[in-house]
Amino acid sequence: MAPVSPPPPPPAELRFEGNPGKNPLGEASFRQMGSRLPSVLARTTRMAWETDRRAVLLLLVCQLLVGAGSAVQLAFTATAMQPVLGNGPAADRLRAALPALVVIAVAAAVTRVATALCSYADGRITPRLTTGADTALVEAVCRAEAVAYAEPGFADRQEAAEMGVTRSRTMVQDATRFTAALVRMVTAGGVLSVLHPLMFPLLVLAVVPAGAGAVLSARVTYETHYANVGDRNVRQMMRWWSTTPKYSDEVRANGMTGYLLHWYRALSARIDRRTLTAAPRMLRIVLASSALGGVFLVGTWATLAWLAVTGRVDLAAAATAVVAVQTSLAALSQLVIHGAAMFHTGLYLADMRSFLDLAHELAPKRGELTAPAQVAEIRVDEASYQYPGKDSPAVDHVSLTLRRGEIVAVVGENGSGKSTLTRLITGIYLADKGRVTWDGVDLATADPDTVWGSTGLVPQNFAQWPLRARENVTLGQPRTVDDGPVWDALDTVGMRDAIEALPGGLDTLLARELWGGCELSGGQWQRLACSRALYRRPPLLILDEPTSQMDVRGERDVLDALKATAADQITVVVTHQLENTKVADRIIVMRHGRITEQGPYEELAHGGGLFAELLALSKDR
Ligand SMILES: Nc1ncnc2c1ncn2[C@@H]1O[C@H](COP(=O)(O)OP(=O)(O)OP(=O)(O)O)[C@@H](O)[C@H]1O
Repeated sequence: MAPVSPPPPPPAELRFEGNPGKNPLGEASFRQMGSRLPSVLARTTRMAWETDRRAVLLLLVCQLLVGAGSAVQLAFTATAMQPVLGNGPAADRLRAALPALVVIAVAAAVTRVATALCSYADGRITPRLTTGADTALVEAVCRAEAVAYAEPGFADRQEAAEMGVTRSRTMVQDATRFTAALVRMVTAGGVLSVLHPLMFPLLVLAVVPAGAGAVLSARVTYETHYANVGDRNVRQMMRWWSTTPKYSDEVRANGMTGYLLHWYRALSARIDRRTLTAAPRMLRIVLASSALGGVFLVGTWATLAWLAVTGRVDLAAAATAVVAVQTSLAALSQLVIHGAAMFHTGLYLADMRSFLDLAHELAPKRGELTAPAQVAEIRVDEASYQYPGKDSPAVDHVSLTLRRGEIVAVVGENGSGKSTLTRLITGIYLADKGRVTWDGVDLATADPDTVWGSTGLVPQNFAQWPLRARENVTLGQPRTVDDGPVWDALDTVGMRDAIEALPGGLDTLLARELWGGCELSGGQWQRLACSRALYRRPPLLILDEPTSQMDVRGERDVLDALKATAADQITVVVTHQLENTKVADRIIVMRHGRITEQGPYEELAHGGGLFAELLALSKDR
């Protein structure tokens, strides 16, 4: 019998360590939490105001109308009750009450219309407010320094901020309902207090436990969310990696499906376990608050009965009090429900705000200088770069000069710092020590957009954009009137035939996952990525392993294209295919982040150094 292998270990447990490593609620007092409401209300109003001022004004006017309508209804209920509960024939009593009843009906109609208009105003504000929050988040991430991705906790805090965007869908509604309930409660409470000063405090006591319960429940929910952020982030990532068609071959043919599903289930189980642990706490909170609220409510009704029986309030006032108690009770519970929701939303909005602040801090602040549009010389002076959390630099005191018209090849073993060096030369990362200058302009002081306006990069992990073939060449560049330049770029990498063979030519959607989409082969995608960089005609062209997936013809096409355009640009090619370095004027050899040799191919091939050793290894296969 085949031995039963033990199940693979579950994924490592991750904890969200954002917000200085502590749950901000862990130490917040109940009062501090309650005091958040005005600031959440103010923030909601500000965000809504920035979105649609007219809708906000409409909302405010309608809120006041709702409040006034409720007050009028209650006041005239008291007026109508006097004749209705008085003596005489029923018809006479009703006739006497009629004017008050008409006023009540009109006030009710106004309240309904105002409520409908409130929903309409909310409908105008919310979609744009949510889109605004969502776009701000995407923009903040896109604009942050690339190094942000290597910052510990950045992705987790981004995930937490996403929740803020989700919650922004209900924030205006919650705020509207909260304030409407507040207005209704104040008016009903006012009427009750007029009837007897004891009534309103008793009513408040009946609802306060429910309010405390709702806030405590929100706190537990948020704590659970907080504990789950790290795992949810990993689960979301794993979901994409496991289900995307891009990796489906690898997943299946390497027998990973079972393991990935095990991982997915283990992560989900861990998230559920935390969520379920919270359930009994929630139950206890709800039961305790309901019991306490119930006791106070019985007290309220008993007091009202006692006031009526002992003649301290007359029957009409007692009847109005019944209506006012019902109205206040409904308003108070609405106040509690929506107050708790706002408080809850406030927590997620605070996460969103703090992430946006972090992303803003990590946005490039390099200076206003304009990088030269046609850079002729790039100097790297004693530049070093160390990734966050690493204990040795990836690039270590490197000095180098690149000149227009020159093709420079960068070679070296895996992890020797080649790609990191290209990131320093293009200004994606700034050197920790030393500097990189373009025609004398230090990249640390130049506006990065002006730098990246002059670069073309084919990274090792190039994107396969789920867009049309045309956009896969032109993305990031202004559109030309005709497709001539697009075809020129495709010709240089030998992709014309492959694109013409697609059902829609340049219009073909290159996303097999989507309806009508087509897929290219790995090498064809790589050729397309090269054509994208060449199409830009950049003064600095960097290709990181540009031909690793190409057939020999594709490789030849790309090398020829490099030679043909070399005179007008600085060209840097990172490669492990040492024979390809013959195209270069100069080869730079890197080891442990340093340049150990440089020179032309023939010199290095016979120099007895690392290059000669690697070349010999490549020939001895
Ligand atoms: N985003 C990153 N975060 C942290 N460390 C990184 C990151 N990228 C690279 N490194 C580390 O920096 C060092 C140099 O990596 P780099 O990618 O520059 O090497 P390379 O020479 O291009 O390697 P390869 O030939 O495998 O492409 C490696 O030790 C690597 O682990």
